[in-house]
Amino acid sequence: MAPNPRVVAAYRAMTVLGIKEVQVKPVLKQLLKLYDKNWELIEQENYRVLADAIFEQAEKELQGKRQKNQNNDEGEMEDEEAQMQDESVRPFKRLRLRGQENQLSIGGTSSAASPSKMPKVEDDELPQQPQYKAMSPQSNRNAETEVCPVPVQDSLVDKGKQPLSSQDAPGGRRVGSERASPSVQLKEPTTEQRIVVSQKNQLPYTHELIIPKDEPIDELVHYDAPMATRNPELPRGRDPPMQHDATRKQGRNGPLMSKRRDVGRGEGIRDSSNEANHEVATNQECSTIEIASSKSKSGEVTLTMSCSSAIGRSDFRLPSRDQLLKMMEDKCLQSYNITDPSFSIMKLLRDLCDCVLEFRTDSNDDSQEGSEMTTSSINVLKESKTCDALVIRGNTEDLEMHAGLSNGSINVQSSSALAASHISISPPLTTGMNDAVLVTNKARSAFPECEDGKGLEDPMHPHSGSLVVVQQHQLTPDDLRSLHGADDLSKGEENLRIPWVNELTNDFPPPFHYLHQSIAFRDAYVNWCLSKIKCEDFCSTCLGDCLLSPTPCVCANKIEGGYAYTSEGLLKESLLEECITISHNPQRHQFYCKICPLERAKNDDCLEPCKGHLKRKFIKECWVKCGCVKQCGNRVVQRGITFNLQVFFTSEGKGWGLRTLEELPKGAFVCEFVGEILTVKELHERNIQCAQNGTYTYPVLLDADWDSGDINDKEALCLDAASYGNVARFINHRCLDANLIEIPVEVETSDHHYFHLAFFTSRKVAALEELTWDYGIDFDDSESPVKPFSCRCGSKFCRKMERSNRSNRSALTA
Ligand SMILES: C[S@@+](CC[C@H](N)C(=O)[O-])C[C@H]1O[C@@H](n2cnc3c(N)ncnc32)[C@H](O)[C@@H]1O
Repeated sequence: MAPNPRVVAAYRAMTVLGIKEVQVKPVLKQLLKLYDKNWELIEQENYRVLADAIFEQAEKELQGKRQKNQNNDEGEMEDEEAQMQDESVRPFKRLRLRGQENQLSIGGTSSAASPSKMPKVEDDELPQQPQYKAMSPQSNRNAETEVCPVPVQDSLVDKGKQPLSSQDAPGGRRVGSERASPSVQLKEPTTEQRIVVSQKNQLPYTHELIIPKDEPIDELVHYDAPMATRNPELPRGRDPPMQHDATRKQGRNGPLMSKRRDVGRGEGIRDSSNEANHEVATNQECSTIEIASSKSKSGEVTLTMSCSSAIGRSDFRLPSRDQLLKMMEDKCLQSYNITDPSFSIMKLLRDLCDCVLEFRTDSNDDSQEGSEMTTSSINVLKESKTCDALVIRGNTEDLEMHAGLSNGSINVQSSSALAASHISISPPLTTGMNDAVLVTNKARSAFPECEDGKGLEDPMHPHSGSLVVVQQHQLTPDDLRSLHGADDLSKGEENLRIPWVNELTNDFPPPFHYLHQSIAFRDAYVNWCLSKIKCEDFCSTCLGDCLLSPTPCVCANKIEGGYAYTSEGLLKESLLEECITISHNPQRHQFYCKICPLERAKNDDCLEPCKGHLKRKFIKECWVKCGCVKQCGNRVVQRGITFNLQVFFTSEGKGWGLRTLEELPKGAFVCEFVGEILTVKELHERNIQCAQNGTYTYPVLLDADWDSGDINDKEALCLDAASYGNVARFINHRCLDANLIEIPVEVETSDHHYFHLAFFTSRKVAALEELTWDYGIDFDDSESPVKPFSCRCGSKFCRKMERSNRSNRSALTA
């Protein structure tokens, strides 16, 4: 019996987190039983329930072991052993970022399913070997990174407004081992990795599990500090308007002091463990959660929330940051009619900060001018009585935001010193928390009015460094580059660095998750595990380089004309020309489905006839199961990008584009179109959702073999690179005479349902020339999900005004 793909997917998700199948299986069984086989509940939020349950289980087992050790009184040796085991489960514990501690417990004390209630799950439903959906495994790539991309730093790159100079030319090519190293780090994050995220922002997979969506601030705030409870610093020389007495009390002598560590500012920071939070929670005086913190060599930002005993409820317990964020997100999603699943409360908080910054910049309010350190306060709701406060703290007095919890008061406070300095700065303020994160020594000169000691201070000073709101132009070029991945947009996912540059505006590239290979979304059927590859689909008897063999190998024979590549690794001229001809005359190379999956996705009840798809010329490459060597000349696309490319801001009003930094010969493989693999039905649903949100997908149809019979919904596939993609998502459209052409390349399987859409040069391309591709879109198709754009390709064949009626082939939308 074929393995249940949902079980496989669950295994895969857990494997990415370093959880072994053997740990997953029993817990999954219990969950299925508990949830009455309701997979949706288990799959929610990247299998969070499952992961949590596994951790519960591991914890329980560990406790049992410890108990046993104690009972046996076997002395110190056993204690050490237990400690070691404790270490071994620690990474799992960290996964509970979203504070679901009380939600579900398998065999535990909360909503546990007792072992006696073990569900009856067929064994064959749980395969022994997880089968990954990741495409095109390359030996130098870590499987974990392939199936579950880390939200890369790119998600930090919100549009900004600060001018950026030309970025560095791309670095040299990197070898596989270099590529692999971050993955290795990520695979088994240590406690330090959880807490200290490097400038490269290589987030541990733990993060991916809990927040599988764009949460720029979340990533940013994990730069250095753990979530911690903190005694909020008080502005020197004055108390904040919302009373912090209790906080101060706690800071002086409360139980919170017990675990503080000196951070060089005369201030204590608590460890962020659950235990620590719980301890805080039981403190009924005034507790503070550090919601987010970011620290680099140049400064630190802290967002804290304080609650006092004034809440006055005996059952009150300070939630952990993750609990809080989760609650807020749920609330927003449910109560406020927010339908965007990628909604993030952290993002919202960032926007809140932006508003404050923008207000200050735009405001002509006299009270914000001058160098005197007065505090202006906006009481957003009604008066505040307690010290329950959400505090975004500037460096002592720079910026504070207090949100009253119990009496509905929100105070936004800012010091006049900072406001004045912001007003005096000519470039517009950047948006995003990213822009208000780091402070460098430069900040002193940028804020001369603070030199009197009331404003920004040396990070080593007792009052400095709690949060300094700094604009991007004050950051060092290094800071900016690492924040926005200018050195390498791919964050090490490609063989080569992919730098970006904007010589024209202050914009940063749009945020997206960089993938080096496509990943299946939900229903897409891309099951080509090794055992299923049929003999006739690979050249088992080949040795060495197939291209050197006098007769074409089995793989080459899959296509007309033998091998597709020359010994230089270029596409053969004849094949290239044939593909170009097809692309230029799509009407003559179309097939029509009997039952078109596209139409079926739109309306199953009343099927429209198929509107036609482009009949493509396929290439079949050799692969791992073949007898040939890895260097076989019939393996090109699977090796990835080999030419130096750069993402740049175009001058023609097309937004970002992709260009080559070196001359490219005709027929050279440039990159493939990578994205999420969706069924066309899923794409249709996503497009409907996007239409409601005013966003767009970046889809490419893989109209592979849809005329071959009754294609089921799971086999009619497409790619969407809007949120997850590679450099190809930056390739702009050019009518007809584009210098790239897309060719379907089969690597793993030749079943024609799934393939790699590879871009080859259709002619020689000069260094610094923009790389373009004819999207094949019909500019007049009002039904197309394509984001309408006025074509600025500059081609003399531009069909913007032609009102042509081309097929819906390869409709790339944005
Ligand atoms: C896949 S994206 C390409 C990258 C995009 N330029 C960006 O800044 O992210 C497609 C979008 O780029 C823009 N675009 C692409 N080709 C264009 C062209 N020839 N003229 C004008 N805009 C173009 C359109 O907004 C289109 O929706």
